[in-house]
Amino acid sequence: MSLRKLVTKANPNCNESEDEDGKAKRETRVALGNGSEVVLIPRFISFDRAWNWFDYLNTHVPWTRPTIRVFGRSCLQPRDTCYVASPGLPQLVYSGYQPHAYSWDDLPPLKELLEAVHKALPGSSFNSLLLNRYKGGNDYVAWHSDDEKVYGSTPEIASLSFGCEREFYLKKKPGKTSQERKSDQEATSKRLKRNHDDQHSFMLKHGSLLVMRGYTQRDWMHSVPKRTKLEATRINLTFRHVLSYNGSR
Ligand SMILES: O=C(O)CCC(=O)C(=O)O
Ligand SMILES: [Fe+2]
Repeated sequence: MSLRKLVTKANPNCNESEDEDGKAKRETRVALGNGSEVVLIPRFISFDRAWNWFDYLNTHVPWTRPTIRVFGRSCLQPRDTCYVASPGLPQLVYSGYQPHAYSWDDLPPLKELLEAVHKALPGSSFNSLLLNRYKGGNDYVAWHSDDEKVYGSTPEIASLSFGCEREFYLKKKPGKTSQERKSDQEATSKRLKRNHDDQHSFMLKHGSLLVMRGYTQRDWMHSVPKRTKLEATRINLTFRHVLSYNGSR
């Protein structure tokens, strides 16, 4: 472990922790306001080890491309998926689709990744994992929030990326209070640009870890948009904590 001190940039919304020589950035922390926060650790897993993980996941995960329902219509989900969960948890249902829950014992090496993520995020206790595979730039995830009831009101979600880097967008949901709604409407009708604090983008590199926490799922949406001309595959793992039936941890 290097003894070089971490220094923090002055911007109060974006603490970019860097080595004191300003080179190897360890993590970027973005305070989204009102109790929402995102943290990005660009090199969570080293390059070579991350490729080993990519190969393992690409070949051993039982990927499926399910039919989901979006705005009342059935369509093929624009990416492959797989779901792993500890036994006895409430079922996950999203976009009218209930994925089969594989057990951690079906893919034992995943426990190693789970342990590494737990170690990096003290206090976390993930018990489920949603895996996505984007086979080129036509595959994407549309704007959404992971605000399913099973995750509770302030879920921490840890997202590991492997393979082709892709952009990850965050945008603030339209205001809920009448004052917020009014200023949103005024901005739209005057064709004003929305506040740039209402949108963020991150490049999710091979081996990176992105963490969303606090009220990020309640107040923000995220997406990984299509990228034409991109052919390489990306695999993403999101670790989540599903609450037990009685709502306790
Ligand atoms: O692929 C990603 O980075 C995000 C995936 C995601 O948002 C999800 O599975 O809910
Ligand atoms: Fe998501």
